[in-house]
Amino acid sequence: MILIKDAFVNGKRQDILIEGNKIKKIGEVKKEEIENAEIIDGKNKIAIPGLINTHTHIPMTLFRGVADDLPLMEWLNNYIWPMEAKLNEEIVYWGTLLGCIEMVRSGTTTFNDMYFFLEGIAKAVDESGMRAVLAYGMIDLFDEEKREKEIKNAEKYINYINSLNNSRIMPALGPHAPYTCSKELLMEVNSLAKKYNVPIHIHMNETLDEIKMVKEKTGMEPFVYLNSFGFFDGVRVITAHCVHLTDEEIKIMKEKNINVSHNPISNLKLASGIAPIPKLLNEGINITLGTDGCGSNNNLNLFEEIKVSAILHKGVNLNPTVVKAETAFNFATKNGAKALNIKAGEIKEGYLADIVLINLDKPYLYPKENIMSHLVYAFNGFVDDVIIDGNIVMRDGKILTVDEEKVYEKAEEMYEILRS
Ligand SMILES: O=c1[nH]cnc2c1ncn2[C@@H]1O[C@H](CO)[C@@H](O)[C@H]1O
Ligand SMILES: [Zn+2]
Repeated sequence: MILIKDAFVNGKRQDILIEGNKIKKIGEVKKEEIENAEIIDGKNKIAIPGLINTHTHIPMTLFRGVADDLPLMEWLNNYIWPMEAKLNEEIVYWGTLLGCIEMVRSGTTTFNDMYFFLEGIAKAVDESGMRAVLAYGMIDLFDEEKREKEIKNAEKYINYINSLNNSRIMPALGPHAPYTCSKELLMEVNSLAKKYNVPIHIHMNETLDEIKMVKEKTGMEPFVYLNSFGFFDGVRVITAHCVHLTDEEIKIMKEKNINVSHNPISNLKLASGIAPIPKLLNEGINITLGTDGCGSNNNLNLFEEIKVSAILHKGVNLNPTVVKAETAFNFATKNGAKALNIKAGEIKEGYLADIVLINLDKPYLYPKENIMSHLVYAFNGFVDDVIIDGNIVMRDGKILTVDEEKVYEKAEEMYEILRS
């Protein structure tokens, strides 16, 4: 049991009692209700639900800063893909641990990932104590032999993740995008998603170039094309980016209950564009937030996405009322939980105990009122305590699950292999 005593939670001072991996009670907890509970003094702290990052390529922490100021296709073809050819389970393991440390330190408790070498990723996630949905990133480049290999791999990894029997680590399918995956592969992904009851995580409509490629090949916009062969039917889908969309595509997204992972910083940095978030919100489409990988962000601090998503659309629409503070905060919490189908993203009785505490004694959090506003517009993301699945992962700024110094040392060593 863990008791967070007297924290500022859901608008007032209350206790939070955690039993097992769930929130047992919120309110006043009496002495008789706790046996041997570990007590965290929350007096000067606020408690928020752990943030949920819905689009990452977590081992890409090791690609931070290696290829800046480039457009997507050049970035992928000339820099990222050649370096990724050198990856192995060990490199990916250390890169993932580095990413987990960064996410925990900035208040993220769950991430939705798409990458390769999932055994290394899963091992690191398990050790770090984080919660993650892991998809094997499939790319067949319209080649039949590659397609068969990718499908085999995807199935192998779903079975592998399931065999871990760890409720914090869930499998998904990650076809990279309609410009790198054949129709046959995408159709197979839809059937596998139904067969294994796992979600699909895919890049959609990130750049004008890629949309042009899809249109030249198929005569249709990407969402229209995928919808034409039932890709969205009977499955839960999280689409990353969704920057350039036609009205017809938005209609499909609404009809098919698509979950959008909005990645404003990656989209700005790669000069991909700005997603029409207010328009999607008006249609009632579920908007969540993602950082994307550290090759295009270049960090995993989701508080930056919260702030950028709250201010960017005001500026673009010349309207300060689109994406209000709480709306942006919900993108990173409640909405993310909905997209990933986990009982988290809110501090509520019966919900998963994924809780972040922030010490209010920080210059940028004074005066101590209007906390929601501070979290969105003033905070820099350095949190103090992190509880995931009922376990204390960070306490007073110290990570308890991994040896940080060792990870930093290894990250440098792995980077040397990648750049050589
Ligand atoms: O923003 C992006 N758009 C397209 N591909 C990306 C982006 N960021 C990373 N990757 C690439 O996606 C694959 C994982 O399945 C990796 O090759 C990764 O480099
Ligand atoms: Zn991506």
